[in-house]
Amino acid sequence: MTPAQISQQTEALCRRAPVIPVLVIEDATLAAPLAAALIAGGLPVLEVTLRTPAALEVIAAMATVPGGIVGAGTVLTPADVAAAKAAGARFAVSPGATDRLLDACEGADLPLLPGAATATEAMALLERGYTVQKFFPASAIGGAPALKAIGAPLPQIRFCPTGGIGHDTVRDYLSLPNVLCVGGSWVAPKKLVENAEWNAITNLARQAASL
Ligand SMILES: O=C(O)C(=O)C[C@H](O)[C@H](O)COP(=O)(O)O
Repeated sequence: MTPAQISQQTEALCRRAPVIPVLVIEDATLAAPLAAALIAGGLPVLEVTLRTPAALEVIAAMATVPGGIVGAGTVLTPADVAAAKAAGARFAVSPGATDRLLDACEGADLPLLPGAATATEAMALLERGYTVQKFFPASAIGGAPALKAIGAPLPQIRFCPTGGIGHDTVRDYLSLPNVLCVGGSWVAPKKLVENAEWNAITNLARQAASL
């Protein structure tokens, strides 16, 4: 897959809903009901971070839930790309980008949302053909005003800001013309997931989906 084809696919994913839930899940038995709760609330695109030992099992379980599109987050290496794809991930998300990671995703036909935090990083990805990027860690590097400023000279790049976004700031990002959607963990709080409060999670998803 070329970077242009990848960007086309990630743009389509980002246009499915205003929010991509970022999920850090320790217990794979919670995966399928959690995915179903989020999808029922109107958030079909789900990012499962490869930060827990259960992550690949979680991706495999969520991939069986109808109506969802499950990807892997925290994808750092070619080995992560292979493992995520084998588990059933349909896209990958990374906090930054390296040539080895980009080569691996292009070679494996796995659409990647690569991270950028500065104009130089965004330009390097753009030079390679990536017009859809993750802006990370969004709130810590200046939030919506920073993304607006970076976007002014780079209007051809579309972003999914992620990192520290919540109810209070999500609208600031979504109102920017260069933002397709945002990523965040606030729609699936740890406590609600661990207590299997699926209706509460569906309600949070519904609120996010209507933004
Ligand atoms: O795992 C990755 O690939 C990342 O880049 C990090 C995540 O995007 C953040 O952890 C989002 O989490 P919150 O800040 O809690 O919304």
